[in-house]
Amino acid sequence: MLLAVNQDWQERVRAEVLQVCQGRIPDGDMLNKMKQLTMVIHETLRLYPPATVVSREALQDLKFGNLTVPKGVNIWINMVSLHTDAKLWGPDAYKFNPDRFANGVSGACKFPGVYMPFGVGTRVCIGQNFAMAELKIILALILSKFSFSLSSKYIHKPCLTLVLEPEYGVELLMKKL
Ligand code: HEM
Repeated sequence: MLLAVNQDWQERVRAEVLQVCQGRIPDGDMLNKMKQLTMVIHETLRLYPPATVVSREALQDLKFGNLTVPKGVNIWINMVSLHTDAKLWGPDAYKFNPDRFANGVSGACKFPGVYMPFGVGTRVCIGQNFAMAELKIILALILSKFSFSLSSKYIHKPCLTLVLEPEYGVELLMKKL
């Protein structure tokens, strides 16, 4: 959806994919070279993290500044708020701007630890590298064969079920290149 709306980025990532892959199916080396595509995926997972919260149980009484968290309490960390806080990301926090990730997560955010689409710490998502590889392969294959724009039927309504998803789907107008 974001690439359909942001045609400049669609063209930028397509140019990278065509240059890196030269018509071949992407392999591991090629995926590592796709910097623009990685930036787009990071920015998408920032704005629309599929898992919107991570939770942790306090195994002992804790103190964060003035806040006391008793043992046994479940702490829900709201990822969407952390990912869109203008104090951390700048005034364009709600804008789709993959360039913010040009120097990685540490270049994009004042406190890089708050960017956590795959969670954080010892229970971080075990499938994150696999998920990133899948996303890059799927997007690279689509971008190399099609251009696409958003259908006028699209209604923007991100909706939280088990994961964050578009309530009415995302209808795209695809054009073979
Ligand atoms: C874009 C795709 C994905 C997102 C956004 C995502 C996100 C997450 C998040 C936020 C957590 C919780 C981490 C935490 O509490 O710190 C998690 C855990 C987990 N994910 Fe993913 N995930 C994705 C794809 C996958 C895939 C493809 C697999 C398996 C092939 C996978 C397997 C797991 C497992 C097993 C855990 C539990 C890890 C643990 O508790 O030790 N995930 N994921």
